[in-house]
Amino acid sequence: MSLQQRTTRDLQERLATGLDRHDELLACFDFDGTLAPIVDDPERARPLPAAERALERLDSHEDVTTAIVSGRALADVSRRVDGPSVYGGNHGLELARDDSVAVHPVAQKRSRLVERCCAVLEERLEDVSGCRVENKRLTGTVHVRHVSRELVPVVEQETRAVVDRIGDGDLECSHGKAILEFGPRVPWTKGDAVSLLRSKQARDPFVLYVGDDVTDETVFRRLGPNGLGVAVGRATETAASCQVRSPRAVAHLLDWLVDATAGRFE
Ligand SMILES: O=P(O)(O)OC[C@H]1O[C@H](O[C@H]2O[C@H](CO)[C@@H](O)[C@H](O)[C@H]2O)[C@H](O)[C@@H](O)[C@@H]1O
Repeated sequence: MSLQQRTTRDLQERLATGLDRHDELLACFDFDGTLAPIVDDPERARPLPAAERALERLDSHEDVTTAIVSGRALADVSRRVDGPSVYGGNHGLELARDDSVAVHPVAQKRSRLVERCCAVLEERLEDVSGCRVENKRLTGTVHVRHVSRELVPVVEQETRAVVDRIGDGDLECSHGKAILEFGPRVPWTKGDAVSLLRSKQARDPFVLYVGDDVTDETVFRRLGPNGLGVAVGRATETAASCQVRSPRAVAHLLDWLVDATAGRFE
């Protein structure tokens, strides 16, 4: 049996145990690199159709709540994928659930600073071939996937200088996959967003979180014994307890979950 098969079986066993012990499931997913394969152009990222279909079916179970918690802006991620009942954008700084949207109040106030940084960086980095600035209002992203290797440190230095000057301590930078991001310096992460969702469930749910990037680690670290973290990809350092190889494997996991939850919790 290959390691991958063993890992998949172990993951399914752990999930089945979690489902047996709880009356509800809160299943949360990151978007890029998890439901949608990583692509060169962020505008072209799409969820795998199989994943989207399974997500919709999973969410239709009355004791299952599904959520997407993404680094993208809420308006962006919610138009890219159908199915979940909750959407979190900007790494959880904005949350749409029960027909209302909650925005972190400090992030809201600092969005002016973020927008100013984006405008300045768009101008300053205009001549750097392959560089792109994504203005997500509450946070900003500088994409360097297509920037030549020797220019990446220059882009990073420029970004940090602009964010430090305009933010004056109220903004901070972080890294992701071939991106540099900046946003409000606030103690609020994807981990806090998922904890909030968990606390809003009627009964203490079993929590599944699947993600592939640095910010997803903030969730893995907080899941505890009544949750299961699944890292996507081959990261060697992760707080997740299970790993799957790719978004295609996530789609398979979702299919398995649809079958595993059917007829349970009743
Ligand atoms: O939390 P996520 O849903 O994973 O969002 C993280 C960032 O995803 C996007 O960038 C990443 O995906 C792009 C498309 O595959 C890829 O080109 C880029 O290199 C990746 O970093 C998105 O554009 C960012 O705003 C999100 O923060």
